[in-house]
Amino acid sequence: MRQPIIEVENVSKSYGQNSWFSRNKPEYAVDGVTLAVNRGETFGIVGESGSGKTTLAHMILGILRPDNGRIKVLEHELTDSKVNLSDMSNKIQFVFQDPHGSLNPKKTVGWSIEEALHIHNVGDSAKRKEATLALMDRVSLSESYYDRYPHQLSGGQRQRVAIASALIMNPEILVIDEGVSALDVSIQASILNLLNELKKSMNLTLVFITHDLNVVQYFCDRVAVIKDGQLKEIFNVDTFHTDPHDSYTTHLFQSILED
Ligand SMILES: Nc1ncnc2c1ncn2[C@@H]1O[C@H](COP(=O)(O)OP(=O)(O)OP(=O)(O)O)[C@@H](O)[C@H]1O
Repeated sequence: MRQPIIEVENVSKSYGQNSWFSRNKPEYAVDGVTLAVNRGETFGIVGESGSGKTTLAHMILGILRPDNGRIKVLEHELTDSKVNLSDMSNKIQFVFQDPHGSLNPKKTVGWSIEEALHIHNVGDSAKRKEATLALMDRVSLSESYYDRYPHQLSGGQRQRVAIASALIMNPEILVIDEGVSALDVSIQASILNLLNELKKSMNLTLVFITHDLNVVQYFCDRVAVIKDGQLKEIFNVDTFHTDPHDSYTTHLFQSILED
Protein backbone atom coordinates (compact mmCIF):
# COMPACT_ATOMS: atom_id res chain seq x y z
CA MET A 1 0.00 0.00 0.00
CA ARG A 2 1.25 3.51 -0.81
CA GLN A 3 2.10 5.40 2.31
CA PRO A 4 2.99 9.07 1.95
CA ILE A 5 6.11 10.02 3.91
CA ILE A 6 6.21 13.60 2.57
CA GLU A 7 3.04 15.58 1.80
CA VAL A 8 3.25 18.99 0.17
CA GLU A 9 -0.05 20.80 -0.17
CA ASN A 10 -0.48 23.96 -2.19
CA VAL A 11 2.90 25.33 -1.11
CA SER A 12 4.24 28.68 -2.30
CA LYS A 13 7.37 30.67 -1.54
CA SER A 14 8.55 34.05 -2.76
CA TYR A 15 11.88 35.63 -1.83
CA GLY A 16 10.17 38.99 -1.70
CA GLN A 17 12.20 40.49 -4.53
CA ASN A 18 9.19 42.30 -5.96
CA SER A 19 10.10 45.12 -8.25
CA TRP A 20 8.12 48.34 -8.59
CA PHE A 21 6.60 46.85 -11.75
CA SER A 22 5.52 43.61 -10.11
CA ARG A 23 4.58 44.84 -6.68
CA ASN A 24 1.00 43.61 -6.99
CA LYS A 25 2.10 40.12 -7.85
CA PRO A 26 4.88 38.52 -5.84
CA GLU A 27 7.29 36.54 -7.91
CA TYR A 28 7.01 33.01 -6.61
CA ALA A 29 10.04 30.71 -6.65
CA VAL A 30 7.57 27.92 -5.80
CA ASP A 31 3.97 28.50 -6.74
CA GLY A 32 1.11 26.35 -5.42
CA VAL A 33 2.85 22.96 -5.54
CA THR A 34 1.02 19.84 -4.29
CA LEU A 35 2.71 16.43 -4.27
CA ALA A 36 3.25 13.38 -2.09
CA VAL A 37 6.31 11.13 -1.83
CA ASN A 38 5.62 7.53 -0.79
CA ARG A 39 7.70 5.61 1.71
CA GLY A 40 10.44 3.59 0.02
CA GLU A 41 10.30 5.22 -3.40
CA THR A 42 12.89 7.26 -5.28
CA PHE A 43 11.15 10.46 -6.21
CA GLY A 44 12.75 12.78 -8.75
CA ILE A 45 12.22 16.53 -8.99
CA VAL A 46 13.28 17.90 -12.38
CA GLY A 47 13.14 21.26 -14.05
CA GLU A 48 15.39 23.79 -15.68
CA SER A 49 17.80 25.95 -13.70
CA GLY A 50 15.89 28.44 -11.56
CA SER A 51 12.61 26.50 -11.72
CA GLY A 52 12.36 26.26 -7.92
CA LYS A 53 13.61 22.72 -7.19
CA THR A 54 16.05 23.69 -4.44
CA THR A 55 13.55 26.10 -2.86
CA LEU A 56 11.00 23.28 -2.70
CA ALA A 57 13.60 20.89 -1.24
CA HIS A 58 14.60 23.43 1.40
CA MET A 59 10.98 23.78 2.49
CA ILE A 60 10.63 19.98 2.73
CA LEU A 61 13.80 19.94 4.86
CA GLY A 62 12.42 22.68 7.12
CA ILE A 63 15.29 25.06 6.19
CA LEU A 64 12.81 27.49 4.61
CA ARG A 65 9.26 28.22 5.70
CA PRO A 66 6.61 28.40 2.98
CA ASP A 67 4.56 31.57 2.59
CA ASN A 68 1.44 29.47 2.04
CA GLY A 69 0.43 25.84 2.18
CA ARG A 70 1.22 22.83 4.36
CA ILE A 71 4.10 20.37 4.48
CA LYS A 72 3.97 17.12 6.42
CA VAL A 73 7.05 14.94 6.82
CA LEU A 74 6.76 11.61 8.64
CA GLU A 75 3.36 12.65 9.97
CA HIS A 76 4.73 15.89 11.43
CA GLU A 77 3.31 19.14 10.20
CA LEU A 78 6.45 21.22 9.47
CA THR A 79 4.39 24.33 9.15
CA ASP A 80 3.24 23.86 12.76
CA SER A 81 5.47 26.06 14.90
CA LYS A 82 5.34 23.49 17.74
CA VAL A 83 7.25 20.91 15.72
CA ASN A 84 10.87 20.67 16.77
CA LEU A 85 12.73 20.94 13.48
CA SER A 86 16.02 19.78 14.96
CA ASP A 87 14.35 16.47 15.99
CA MET A 88 13.03 16.15 12.47
CA SER A 89 16.41 16.90 10.94
CA ASN A 90 17.74 13.52 12.08
CA LYS A 91 15.05 11.74 10.13
CA ILE A 92 15.40 13.72 6.91
CA GLN A 93 18.89 14.51 5.67
CA PHE A 94 20.33 16.41 2.78
CA VAL A 95 23.26 15.64 0.49
CA PHE A 96 24.57 18.80 -1.08
CA GLN A 97 25.07 19.53 -4.73
CA ASP A 98 28.76 20.15 -4.32
CA PRO A 99 30.70 17.94 -1.95
CA HIS A 100 33.66 20.36 -2.21
CA GLY A 101 31.55 23.02 -0.58
CA SER A 102 29.75 20.84 1.94
CA LEU A 103 32.84 19.27 3.57
CA ASN A 104 34.90 21.40 5.91
CA PRO A 105 38.38 21.54 4.29
CA LYS A 106 40.06 21.79 7.71
CA LYS A 107 38.40 18.69 9.16
CA THR A 108 39.16 15.05 8.56
CA VAL A 109 36.79 12.57 6.95
CA GLY A 110 36.19 10.94 10.36
CA TRP A 111 35.34 14.30 11.95
CA SER A 112 32.91 15.20 9.16
CA ILE A 113 31.03 11.92 9.36
CA GLU A 114 30.93 11.98 13.19
CA GLU A 115 29.87 15.61 13.49
CA ALA A 116 26.15 14.91 13.94
CA LEU A 117 26.90 12.32 16.65
CA HIS A 118 28.89 14.98 18.53
CA ILE A 119 26.16 17.58 18.12
CA HIS A 120 23.53 15.18 19.45
CA ASN A 121 25.82 13.75 22.15
CA VAL A 122 25.50 10.20 20.89
CA GLY A 123 27.91 7.65 22.41
CA ASP A 124 31.49 8.15 23.60
CA SER A 125 34.39 8.72 21.24
CA ALA A 126 35.12 4.97 20.82
CA LYS A 127 31.47 4.25 19.93
CA ARG A 128 31.35 7.21 17.54
CA LYS A 129 34.47 6.02 15.76
CA GLU A 130 33.10 2.48 15.56
CA ALA A 131 29.83 3.75 14.00
CA THR A 132 31.78 5.94 11.58
CA LEU A 133 34.07 3.15 10.44
CA ALA A 134 31.08 0.84 9.95
CA LEU A 135 29.38 3.45 7.79
CA MET A 136 32.60 4.15 5.86
CA ASP A 137 32.69 0.46 5.06
CA ARG A 138 29.10 0.60 3.79
CA VAL A 139 29.97 3.45 1.42
CA SER A 140 33.16 1.65 0.34
CA LEU A 141 35.70 3.96 1.94
CA SER A 142 38.49 2.05 3.64
CA GLU A 143 39.57 2.85 7.22
CA SER A 144 42.68 4.56 5.90
CA TYR A 145 40.53 7.52 4.84
CA TYR A 146 39.39 8.24 8.40
CA ASP A 147 42.23 10.70 9.05
CA ARG A 148 42.40 12.23 5.58
CA TYR A 149 41.28 15.71 4.57
CA PRO A 150 38.83 16.55 1.74
CA HIS A 151 41.60 17.84 -0.57
CA GLN A 152 43.21 14.39 -0.39
CA LEU A 153 40.09 12.75 -1.84
CA SER A 154 38.67 12.36 -5.34
CA GLY A 155 35.27 13.87 -6.22
CA GLY A 156 33.60 10.45 -5.93
CA GLN A 157 35.22 9.81 -2.54
CA ARG A 158 34.07 13.22 -1.27
CA GLN A 159 30.56 12.34 -2.40
CA ARG A 160 30.79 9.08 -0.41
CA VAL A 161 31.84 11.05 2.67
CA ALA A 162 28.91 13.44 2.17
CA ILE A 163 26.53 10.46 1.91
CA ALA A 164 28.02 8.81 5.02
CA SER A 165 27.69 12.11 6.95
CA ALA A 166 24.02 12.30 5.94
CA LEU A 167 23.39 8.71 7.04
CA ILE A 168 25.13 8.65 10.42
CA MET A 169 21.95 9.52 12.36
CA ASN A 170 19.96 6.80 10.59
CA PRO A 171 17.55 9.02 8.67
CA GLU A 172 14.43 7.72 6.95
CA ILE A 173 14.59 10.17 4.05
CA LEU A 174 17.56 11.38 2.04
CA VAL A 175 17.21 14.45 -0.18
CA ILE A 176 19.96 14.59 -2.80
CA ASP A 177 20.42 17.83 -4.71
CA GLU A 178 22.28 17.18 -7.98
CA GLY A 179 24.34 14.71 -5.99
CA VAL A 180 26.15 13.24 -8.94
CA SER A 181 26.20 15.90 -11.62
CA ALA A 182 29.70 17.15 -10.81
CA LEU A 183 31.15 13.68 -11.29
CA ASP A 184 32.18 11.93 -14.45
CA VAL A 185 29.87 9.30 -15.86
CA SER A 186 31.44 6.11 -14.45
CA ILE A 187 31.75 7.64 -10.96
CA GLN A 188 28.16 8.88 -11.23
CA ALA A 189 27.05 5.33 -11.95
CA SER A 190 28.89 3.94 -8.94
CA ILE A 191 27.39 6.59 -6.62
CA LEU A 192 23.90 5.90 -7.98
CA ASN A 193 24.40 2.17 -7.43
CA LEU A 194 25.61 2.88 -3.91
CA LEU A 195 22.53 5.01 -3.19
CA ASN A 196 20.28 2.24 -4.52
CA GLU A 197 21.99 -0.32 -2.31
CA LEU A 198 21.75 1.93 0.76
CA LYS A 199 18.13 2.67 -0.03
CA LYS A 200 17.32 -1.04 0.21
CA SER A 201 19.55 -1.94 3.15
CA MET A 202 18.61 1.11 5.25
CA ASN A 203 14.93 1.34 4.16
CA LEU A 204 15.41 4.86 2.85
CA THR A 205 13.12 7.05 0.81
CA LEU A 206 15.10 9.12 -1.70
CA VAL A 207 14.20 12.50 -3.14
CA PHE A 208 16.48 13.28 -6.04
CA ILE A 209 16.72 16.79 -7.44
CA THR A 210 18.37 16.85 -10.80
CA HIS A 211 18.78 18.31 -14.26
CA ASP A 212 20.00 14.99 -15.55
CA LEU A 213 17.22 13.23 -17.42
CA ASN A 214 19.20 10.00 -17.69
CA VAL A 215 19.47 9.87 -13.90
CA VAL A 216 15.71 10.29 -13.78
CA GLN A 217 15.12 7.53 -16.27
CA TYR A 218 17.36 4.93 -14.66
CA PHE A 219 17.09 5.83 -11.01
CA CYS A 220 13.66 7.25 -10.11
CA ASP A 221 10.27 5.60 -9.62
CA ARG A 222 8.19 8.76 -10.07
CA VAL A 223 9.15 12.23 -11.18
CA ALA A 224 7.71 15.70 -10.61
CA VAL A 225 8.33 18.20 -13.40
CA ILE A 226 8.58 21.83 -12.26
CA LYS A 227 8.56 24.94 -14.43
CA ASP A 228 8.66 28.51 -13.11
CA GLY A 229 7.82 27.24 -9.64
CA GLN A 230 4.74 25.35 -10.77
CA LEU A 231 4.18 21.61 -10.88
CA LYS A 232 3.52 20.59 -14.47
CA GLU A 233 3.15 16.86 -14.03
CA ILE A 234 4.07 13.85 -11.93
CA PHE A 235 4.82 10.79 -14.03
CA ASN A 236 5.64 7.19 -13.43
CA VAL A 237 8.99 6.22 -14.97
CA ASP A 238 7.86 2.67 -15.83
CA THR A 239 5.00 3.90 -17.98
CA PHE A 240 6.73 7.07 -19.22
CA HIS A 241 6.82 5.98 -22.87
CA THR A 242 3.16 4.96 -23.04
CA ASP A 243 1.47 7.59 -20.85
CA PRO A 244 0.33 10.96 -22.21
CA HIS A 245 2.33 13.94 -20.93
CA ASP A 246 2.09 17.64 -20.35
CA SER A 247 3.53 19.53 -23.35
CA TYR A 248 6.37 20.94 -21.23
CA THR A 249 7.38 17.43 -20.08
CA THR A 250 7.36 16.30 -23.72
CA HIS A 251 9.59 19.25 -24.62
CA LEU A 252 11.97 18.57 -21.72
CA PHE A 253 12.25 14.85 -22.42
CA GLN A 254 12.15 15.08 -26.24
CA SER A 255 15.48 13.34 -26.77
CA ILE A 256 14.59 10.44 -24.47
CA LEU A 257 11.12 10.08 -26.04
CA GLU A 258 12.69 9.85 -29.50
CA ASP A 259 15.07 7.01 -28.48
N1 LIG B 1 17.99 33.22 -1.42
C1 LIG B 1 17.35 33.68 -2.50
N2 LIG B 1 17.01 35.00 -2.59
C2 LIG B 1 16.34 35.46 -3.67
N3 LIG B 1 15.99 34.69 -4.72
C3 LIG B 1 16.31 33.38 -4.69
C4 LIG B 1 17.01 32.82 -3.59
N4 LIG B 1 17.19 31.49 -3.84
C5 LIG B 1 16.63 31.25 -5.04
N5 LIG B 1 16.09 32.38 -5.55
C6 LIG B 1 15.36 32.50 -6.83
O1 LIG B 1 14.26 31.60 -6.79
C7 LIG B 1 14.10 30.95 -8.04
C8 LIG B 1 14.20 29.43 -7.86
O2 LIG B 1 15.53 29.12 -7.45
P1 LIG B 1 15.97 27.63 -7.05
O3 LIG B 1 17.37 27.69 -6.57
O4 LIG B 1 14.95 27.06 -6.15
O5 LIG B 1 15.89 26.91 -8.47
P2 LIG B 1 16.53 25.52 -8.94
O6 LIG B 1 15.49 24.91 -9.83
O7 LIG B 1 16.97 24.73 -7.78
O8 LIG B 1 17.77 26.00 -9.80
P3 LIG B 1 19.18 25.24 -10.09
O9 LIG B 1 18.82 23.98 -10.83
O10 LIG B 1 19.91 26.21 -10.95
O11 LIG B 1 19.83 24.97 -8.77
C9 LIG B 1 15.17 31.52 -8.96
O12 LIG B 1 14.59 32.57 -9.72
C10 LIG B 1 16.21 32.08 -8.02
O13 LIG B 1 16.89 33.18 -8.59
